[in-house]
Amino acid sequence: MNNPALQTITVALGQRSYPVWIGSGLLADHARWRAMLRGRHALVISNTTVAPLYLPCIEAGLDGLKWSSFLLDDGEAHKSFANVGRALEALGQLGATRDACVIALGGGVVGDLAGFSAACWMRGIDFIQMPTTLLAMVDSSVGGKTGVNLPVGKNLAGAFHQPRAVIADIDTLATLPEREYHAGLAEVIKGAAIGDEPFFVWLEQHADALAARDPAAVLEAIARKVRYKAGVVARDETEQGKRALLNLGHTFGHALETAGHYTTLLHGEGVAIGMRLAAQLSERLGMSVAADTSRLQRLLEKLGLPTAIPPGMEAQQLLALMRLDKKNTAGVLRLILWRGIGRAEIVAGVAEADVLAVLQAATGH
Ligand SMILES: NC(=O)c1ccc[n+]([C@@H]2O[C@H](COP(=O)([O-])OP(=O)(O)OC[C@H]3O[C@@H](n4cnc5c(N)ncnc54)[C@H](O)[C@@H]3O)[C@@H](O)[C@H]2O)c1
Ligand SMILES: O=C(O)C(=O)C[C@@H](O)[C@H](O)[C@H](O)COP(=O)(O)O
Ligand SMILES: [Zn+2]
Repeated sequence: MNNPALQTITVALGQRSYPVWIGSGLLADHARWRAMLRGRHALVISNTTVAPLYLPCIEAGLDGLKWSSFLLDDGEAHKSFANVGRALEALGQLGATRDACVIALGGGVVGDLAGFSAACWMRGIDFIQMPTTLLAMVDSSVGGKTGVNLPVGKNLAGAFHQPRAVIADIDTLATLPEREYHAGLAEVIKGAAIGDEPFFVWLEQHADALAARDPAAVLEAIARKVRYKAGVVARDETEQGKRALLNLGHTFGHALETAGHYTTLLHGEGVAIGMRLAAQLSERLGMSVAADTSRLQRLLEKLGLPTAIPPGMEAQQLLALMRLDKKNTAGVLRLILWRGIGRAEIVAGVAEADVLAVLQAATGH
């Protein structure tokens, strides 16, 4: 299919390299993604909101295969171990062999759970990401972090398992609710805040266009963020080092999501608040200046994101949740802080008293 606006970005991982295709009409471009399927079985994992909208677009592409679908109920609370069990049951019912493929059609919840299910089935089968939220297009579909939440913490069970391809059909964003769109922008801003100041300036300059969902601006923002993330992942696939920078705002953000039982805040909203807290902590530690915190806060708020901790959450409770973050080692908090826009750093041994002081100032207790 001729697709003039199509962007192709490669995640370069040697023999496991894969394309991220970003453009219009890609779900219906069956020949493109069907070529990535090696065997005769496919399980489409989606949810009860997305499947009625977009499963019909891909069904004809599955003709000739033995396939079925497994639909999650909608929401972060369903990114659970129990649902991985159900997905594996569905693969069993299908009779999926090692050459089977899981297709993740949906947002990050579907993508993370589907990828983890693919990693588990027969110790690892192929999967393809078909992200349908902005957040999934710019972040969760790329890089191979898969997994589920546990009641004690976010993403605590999972595996690194790279997809065979990412098919980001931007037409699906037409039905995405406004709040979800903004949540996706948080992960775009994050990429720029970590390591790409020119992109941050571009976001400031195009904030109105992005808020209005101008198609050219949205496409450019997606492509720039994916290119940035693909580069980081290619250099450090399993987060032995600098990939951890992609976690800016997440130690705080994941604690906020968990404290809200995965229903109060969207992931992107937790990340937005978390980035502001990380900036404030950086300031407190003398690493950065207030002007950069304000600049970040202004951009987040202009793009419809919260920057304050919701009422009812307590500093001590949040700190306790932060102790279970995967970046920590025994008794040592490791956070992603920054020296200003585009200059994030991994900082080990942050004193709990400093983290608590920032949380107390933000929660009021
Ligand atoms: N693996 C990674 O690297 C990575 C990166 C970032 C986030 N994540 C994870 O991703 C998850 C968040 O993903 P998300 O923000 O996409 O949330 P989500 O998957 O819950 O989707 C958001 C909402 O949008 C709906 N939706 C999806 N596509 C739609 C469409 N086109 N039209 C209408 N409605 C649509 C969904 O049903 C849901 O209600 C979190 O679990 C987070 O931890 C993972
Ligand atoms: O890809 C990464 O690496 C990231 O950290 C991206 C994050 O946006 C994402 O939310 C990821 O799932 C968080 O990873 P975790 O290791 O903190 O669970
Ligand atoms: Zn994230």
